[in-house]
Amino acid sequence: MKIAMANDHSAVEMKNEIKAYVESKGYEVIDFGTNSSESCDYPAYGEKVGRAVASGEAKYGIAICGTGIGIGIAAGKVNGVRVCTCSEPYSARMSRKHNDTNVLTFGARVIGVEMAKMIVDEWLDNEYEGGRHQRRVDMLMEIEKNA
Ligand SMILES: O=C(CO)[C@H](O)[C@H](O)COP(=O)(O)O
Repeated sequence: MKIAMANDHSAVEMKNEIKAYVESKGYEVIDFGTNSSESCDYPAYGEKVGRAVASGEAKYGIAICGTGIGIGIAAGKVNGVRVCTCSEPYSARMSRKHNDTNVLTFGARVIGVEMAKMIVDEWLDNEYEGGRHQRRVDMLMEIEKNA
């Protein structure tokens, strides 16, 4: 299964650690950069991840900036993307089970690598439950259609 990853300048080291971790779990990572610590603009990187997921090039996306917020807003602007920005594992887990999120973001200036790995584990290792949640996810996607 393919996972799209991207980050801004604040998160190169974190991206490399998490990329290696995700690969060690058996996923193939499509790395959209940046791989430079030179200042860059997170919307471009969030958009790359969002488009890769929406097009089916990747099943899921993981995007990292300083807070995880800006890059998450950017990814979520792409139709079909449901983003969770997490600083702890419980929300990551529930976002898969209830919200069928397909892009995870977090902040390299907010959490450490070990917490990020725990978040990634909960997010990747849990399945969407469907059932009553499908009606709500459908409602989310209707908002997008009418935006
Ligand atoms: O967290 C972010 C967006 O939500 C960015 O990583 C942050 O705004 C970049 O800041 P700076 O240019 O000062 O390094």
